[in-house]
Amino acid sequence: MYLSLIHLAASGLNMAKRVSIMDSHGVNKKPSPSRVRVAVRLRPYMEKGEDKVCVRGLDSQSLEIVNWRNQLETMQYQFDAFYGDKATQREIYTGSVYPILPHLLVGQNASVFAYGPTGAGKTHTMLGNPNQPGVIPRAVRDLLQMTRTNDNPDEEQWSYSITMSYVEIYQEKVMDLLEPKNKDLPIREDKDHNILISGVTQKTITTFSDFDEHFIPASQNRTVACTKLNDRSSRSHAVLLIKVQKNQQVPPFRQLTGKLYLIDLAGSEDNRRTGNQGIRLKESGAINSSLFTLSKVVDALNQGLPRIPYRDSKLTRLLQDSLGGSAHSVMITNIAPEQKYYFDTLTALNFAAKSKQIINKPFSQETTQAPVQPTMKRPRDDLENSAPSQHFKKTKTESTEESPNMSKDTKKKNLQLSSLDPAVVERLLKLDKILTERGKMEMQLLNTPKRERMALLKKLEESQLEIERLKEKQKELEEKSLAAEAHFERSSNSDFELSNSSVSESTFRAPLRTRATSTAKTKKVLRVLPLQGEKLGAFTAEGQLSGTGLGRGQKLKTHAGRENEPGWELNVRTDLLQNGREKILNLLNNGSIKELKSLQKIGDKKAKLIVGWREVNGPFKNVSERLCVWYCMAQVNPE
Ligand SMILES: Nc1ncnc2c1ncn2[C@@H]1O[C@H](COP(=O)(O)OP(=O)(O)OP(=O)(O)O)[C@@H](O)[C@H]1O
Repeated sequence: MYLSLIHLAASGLNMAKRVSIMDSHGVNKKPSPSRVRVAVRLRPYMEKGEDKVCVRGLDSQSLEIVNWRNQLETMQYQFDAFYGDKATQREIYTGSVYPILPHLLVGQNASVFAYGPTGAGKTHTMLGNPNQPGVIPRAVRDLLQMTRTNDNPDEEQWSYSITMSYVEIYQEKVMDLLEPKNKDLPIREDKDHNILISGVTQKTITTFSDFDEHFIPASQNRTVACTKLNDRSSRSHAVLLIKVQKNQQVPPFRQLTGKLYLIDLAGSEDNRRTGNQGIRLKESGAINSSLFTLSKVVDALNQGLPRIPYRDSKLTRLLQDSLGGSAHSVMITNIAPEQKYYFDTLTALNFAAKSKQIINKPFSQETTQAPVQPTMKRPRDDLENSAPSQHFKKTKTESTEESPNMSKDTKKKNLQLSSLDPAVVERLLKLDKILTERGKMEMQLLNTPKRERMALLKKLEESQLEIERLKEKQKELEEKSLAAEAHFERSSNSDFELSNSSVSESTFRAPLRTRATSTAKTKKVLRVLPLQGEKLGAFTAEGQLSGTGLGRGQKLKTHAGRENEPGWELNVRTDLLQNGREKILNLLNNGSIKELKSLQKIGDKKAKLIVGWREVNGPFKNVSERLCVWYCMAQVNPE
């Protein structure tokens, strides 16, 4: 026996209280947070030879294990429940699993998964044997029972249907066990962020013998093999999905769908002890790697990281709902008492301790199946579902996860839709697309986990502040520009009028300070020509300027080198002006910050201001003549 110099395991210290999630009717009506509940089950001692016991229970919630660093100490762990080696299958089921079943009847999801090292009793707990049935047969039996008894008069308006699917994740492939097809089924997320297995077989069950009929042969399809540590070791993670659908028989024809995942995970394996080789070693690699990802997911959830690596393995993708998602989850950690399992047991206990800190947020899956006008509710879905291949493929008791049996109402709606004028249908589809897109955006935010939602809201707030700031700045600049403009008008009586530009003129004021008086009687014409096809640096007989080396701030000079005098008029060709105008507009409306900065006098700040301005006020509509001239000049005078 241990000398009880007790060392409380750090991870076990955070002992959470049991939180009741039930209302007086035994179901949770509000979407309240629900912690993942963790139970630990100790298998009976089974070693034939002599081996020490390294772990023992203390009470109904705690246990202790020898501290390998100091044999005189033990480490204590506390969980929601601890079941010792004498605990019966019934005790485990009634204590930890039965309480979550009522949630399924109100459209919420639940999951139970057995975790632990190989040979520690996971399959025994989940499946059991005919004499000691485990969690799976008991839960199915009770669910069938619950959906049959209608003690509550309100329940008379409801009908239930239960379907089952059964898959295994073998070497990172999701395989259908009910109808093995040797095909990896894809895991998808629907618009409500429910995880589903696309194309998986669903069988309707109304009695327990229906269940048996499908489940027993399917279980034989599961991959098991003999290893040094277990004669029938599971080489895959097995996932049984029971879907409970509750349909209201009177208006508003509500439909609640709850899913129960019952998962028997493959055990973590230390291959130095299993002696696995060849295919067993490969299987073991896949099992350990997905369990490692599971551990990373739990760590990420506990640290509140923005990215949870659910997608790094099929197992974690499937458990996304159960860990940090919308399900009421129970994890049963199976451990073995023998010393040879010591490090596996310790790892499992530490994983269990950190898992109990995970908070899920269950909510009800509810839709309304009211037989209203067909066009109002998601016509695209209805149309897609009405594809003949989907209508006629399914037998009465078969369907797949993505195309459950349709109600009569839905079929009626589809018929009515398909008889509509194609143009009307097309318009409806467009409308639906817009609504779906809008819905998606809203749903994205609503369904984003709290942490990410907060980050998104913060970003949104920051963007709004930035926009406000930009607006202010723009206003300020406009005022300054107006003042400068008035001053400029007064002092220079410029010919280059700003043409109702939405852009602050000062932002783009050209370096051009050429003065051309409109009062000159005989005007000499100074023309700016397009860059292409013109000889640079030459004046024509008319005094055209075609790409001279006129730099910023330089005054225009005639070919005689005299300063441009009053009496000269800058006459810009209209096609060139138009061209310049279009180019500037295009630059203003589509140019990146870098491109905008390539304009003269536009620095980083102004470029950002322009981008901000167009984001707030939409595209610029026109640009000033002055700006065009300046642009044309800048083109012929690259610095
Ligand atoms: N509580 C228990 N009472 C009696 N026998 C048990 C108990 N738990 C496990 N066993 C027996 O221990 C052996 C190993 O159990 P089981 O196959 O359930 O382990 P496992 O954790 O599922 O292993 P693996 O991960 O390799 O599939 C089986 O023979 C099983 O019957």
